[in-house]
Amino acid sequence: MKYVEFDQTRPMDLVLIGRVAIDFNPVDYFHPLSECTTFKKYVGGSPANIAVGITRHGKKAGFIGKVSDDQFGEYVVDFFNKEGIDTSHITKCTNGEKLGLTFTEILSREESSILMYRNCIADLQLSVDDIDEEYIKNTKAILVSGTALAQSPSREAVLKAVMLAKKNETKIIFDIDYREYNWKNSDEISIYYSLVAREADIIMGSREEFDLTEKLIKPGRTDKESAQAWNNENAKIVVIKHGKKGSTAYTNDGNDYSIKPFPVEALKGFGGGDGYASGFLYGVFEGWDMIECLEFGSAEAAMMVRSHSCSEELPNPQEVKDFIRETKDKYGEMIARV
Ligand SMILES: Nc1ncnc2c1ncn2[C@@H]1O[C@H](COP(=O)(O)OP(=O)(O)O)[C@@H](O)[C@H]1O
Ligand SMILES: O=C(O)C[C@@H](O)[C@H](O)C(=O)COP(=O)(O)O
Repeated sequence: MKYVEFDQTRPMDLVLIGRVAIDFNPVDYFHPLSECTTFKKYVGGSPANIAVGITRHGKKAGFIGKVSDDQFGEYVVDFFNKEGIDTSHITKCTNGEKLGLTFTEILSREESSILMYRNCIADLQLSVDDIDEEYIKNTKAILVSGTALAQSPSREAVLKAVMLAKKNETKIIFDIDYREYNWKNSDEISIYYSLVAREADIIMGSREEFDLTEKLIKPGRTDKESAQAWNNENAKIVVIKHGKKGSTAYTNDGNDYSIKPFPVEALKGFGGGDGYASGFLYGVFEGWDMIECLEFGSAEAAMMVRSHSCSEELPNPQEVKDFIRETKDKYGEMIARV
């Protein structure tokens, strides 16, 4: 069933807007970051990871972003080019701004965290001049990653992209993506997140991220109340994630669908959301039933929390299908179904 009607005449499937950065994940994990001496470098940044994931599912993705004018900026653009992601709208900073660096700490399979170095950050230098209406007219959907709303001029660039998407009937996907390090106060979070959420066709986030969005609207909502409120705006689909407790999709026909996480031996607690978004949105683009979209996203998320990276190990559709089949063979057909 198609919950979102995409214009199939458009050459691009998804243009993602936000940060591309670099993850440094410890090779000598299960130690405090201060004791780690060896790291593996990966392309990172939530929207960048999703761009990789959706491209590996055969979709045509483009990216609107700002990178540093140095070897790290070249590294991430080269990686995107090798993945087949369109990089024609990724531009270099001209005042020495630097690519975001994320050092991750994997203390145990249950405890991990991310330490983001984002001073003088390149991605938040995205400006309204970087937003091209023709590029937005020629994609079925844009994906806005919430952190891009944290500061100007990126904030206004994102809002321009949302306005141009509405003007040209390009669908809007809002991955709320809260990263505390970038925000001055919670009022600004609620102001800007809710501005985009009101226009979005699909909203994905954790309960905490919906609470932050709804702070100045109506705090303390239940999942169902949140979903109904956003379904009453423009959202055809609202996905609320609860980490290891699973996730639920609420559709604007009043139905809801829940999925549990796939059992897996996790290596780290991060990376699940980007895998989830990649698999879930692939199903939505394919017009699958909601529970199939959720199962695919939940499976891909599980595959990513057991992986060392959040980008390089993103799977293709067959690998996700194999993982689902192997897990169901081992635990039973209904393993993830609620
Ligand atoms: N330990 C885990 N085992 C299996 N799946 C997991 C695990 N942790 C997270 N996931 C999956 O990843 C999804 C997204 O994780 P979550 O922490 O909610 O988002 P984010 O990674 O964006 O913060 C969850 O809904 C779940 O499906
Ligand atoms: O989002 C970032 O800038 C860091 C990511 O690259 C990192 O891999 C991560 O935290 C993944 O986010 P999640 O999938 O939402 O857990």
